[in-house]
Amino acid sequence: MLSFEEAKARLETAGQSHVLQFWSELSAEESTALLEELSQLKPEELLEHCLTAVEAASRHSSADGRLDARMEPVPPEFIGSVRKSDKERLKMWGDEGLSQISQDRVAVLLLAGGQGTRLGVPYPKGMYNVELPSGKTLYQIQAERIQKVQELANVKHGCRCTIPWYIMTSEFTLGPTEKFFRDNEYFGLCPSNVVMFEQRMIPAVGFDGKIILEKKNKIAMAPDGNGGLYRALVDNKILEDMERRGVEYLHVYCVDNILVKMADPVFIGFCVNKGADCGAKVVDKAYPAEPVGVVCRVDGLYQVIEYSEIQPETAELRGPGGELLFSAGNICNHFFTRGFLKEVAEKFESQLKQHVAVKKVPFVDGEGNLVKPTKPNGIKMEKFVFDVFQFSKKFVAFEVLREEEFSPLKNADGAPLDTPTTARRSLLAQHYRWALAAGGNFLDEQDKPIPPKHSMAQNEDPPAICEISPLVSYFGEGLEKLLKQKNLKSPFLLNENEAKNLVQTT
Ligand SMILES: CC(=O)N[C@H]1[C@@H](OP(=O)(O)OP(=O)(O)OC[C@H]2O[C@@H](n3ccc(=O)[nH]c3=O)[C@H](O)[C@@H]2O)O[C@H](CO)[C@@H](O)[C@@H]1O
Repeated sequence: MLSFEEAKARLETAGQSHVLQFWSELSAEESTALLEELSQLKPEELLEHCLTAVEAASRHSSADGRLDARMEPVPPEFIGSVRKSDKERLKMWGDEGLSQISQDRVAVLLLAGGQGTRLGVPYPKGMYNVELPSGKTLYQIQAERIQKVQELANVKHGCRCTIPWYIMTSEFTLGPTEKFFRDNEYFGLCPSNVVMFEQRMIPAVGFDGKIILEKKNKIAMAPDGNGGLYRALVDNKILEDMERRGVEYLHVYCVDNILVKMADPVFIGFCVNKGADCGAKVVDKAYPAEPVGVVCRVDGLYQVIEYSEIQPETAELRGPGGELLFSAGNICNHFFTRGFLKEVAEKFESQLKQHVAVKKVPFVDGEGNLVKPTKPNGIKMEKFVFDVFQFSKKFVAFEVLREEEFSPLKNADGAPLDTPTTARRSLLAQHYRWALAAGGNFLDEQDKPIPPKHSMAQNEDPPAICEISPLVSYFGEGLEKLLKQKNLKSPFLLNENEAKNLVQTT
């Protein structure tokens, strides 16, 4: 840890002496905490960070940095599609994916370092319970999908394979996430195959280039964006861990999509089959202002233009048939080969763009009073996970069906979209469709048949409640033998025990 004199000298070099303005008022414990925090920051990097932040923020508010004029859609031949592919092709990709999984060559990596401010809960988003009949949290659903897809590969290939689960956390999320997994016995996974690691935090900067103090002895720090992944992979020797385990392919995803298909064999198989080093799942954008990034090309290179950085006029552009021109909505599900990640970590990480977010950052004023600003006062800098696409030698996009694969939890209930209610509804609607397709008949509480409904509006609840445990079915497979011509009383919860009962009554 630094001494006071060393900290003072460092801060002077970086033009940040104000950080010690309350030093004489701090207790021994508080001053130690501040020195510990300052020990993590290198003076040259700090100076550069503050200068870059101010410069990037002024560029951000002008039109200079915009890429809209140089954007072009991804050519159709570079987009694989679930919708446009026949069953045989999808099966071929799925088989390829399962074969890779069976050889322990596939891992998943969860980006879980975000603060989930929009959802407004004080704990990590993965711990959120959207009030499914089972009461499962997002983390539990994800863990069970990993188990199931491992089992599918084991049964098909007669093996005992493992899909390691890497979880990138931040200072905000590591402690509670670790505890949650321990308390829940890793949801049945082997703890040695769940690897948590931490991304870096960086200071928030005021418009005057000074880092912001959120307490008398604490700098306002925020995670360095989900593109902090690439530095975190190096800091925590994750690529070495992957190599040791023989992992070649990685499925990277964000925490809040209740429909995420963990290590999706079809997506993995598609990317492997195309010889891709980098890939992204996309859905057709629902409406121009939908808050999803768009996968496109800029100067011939693949890129995602984030929803916060595209101009509304560009988002609204339409093709000859009236369809959105930039329709490839990013759902934050990416494929990378380990080789590609190694190259990025070694050669390209420092070239990743710094994105600017101008935010309201609570701070202490000159008298030491905590102030909650009413208008933005601070610059947060973030790297984005998809900014490495431009370095790919073979990039592919894979279009999937929204109703099967994308329903993110971003906002608290009360907001029109992407809430606990919409997430729960999407999952229950999917499971209802699976049960109908498997030949099940739903009954209400008085044992009266509920007429089946084969198509539903997006904001419509299914007529019967049906939840299927991922431990029973990963993507609707294997349900016919359990549900065909069975009367299922709503609410119907198909867990492993219920599945055993159903097998016995067949
Ligand atoms: C930068 C990015 O990927 N943006 C995508 C993200 O937007 P969106 O704005 O929703 O991104 P979030 O802020 O929710 O972050 C996405 C994921 O990254 C994680 N995270 C975030 C910040 C951080 O420092 N560390 C970290 O691990 C979050 O925990 C989350 O799992 O999801 C949308 C789909 O739902 C996509 O259309 C957006 O293009």
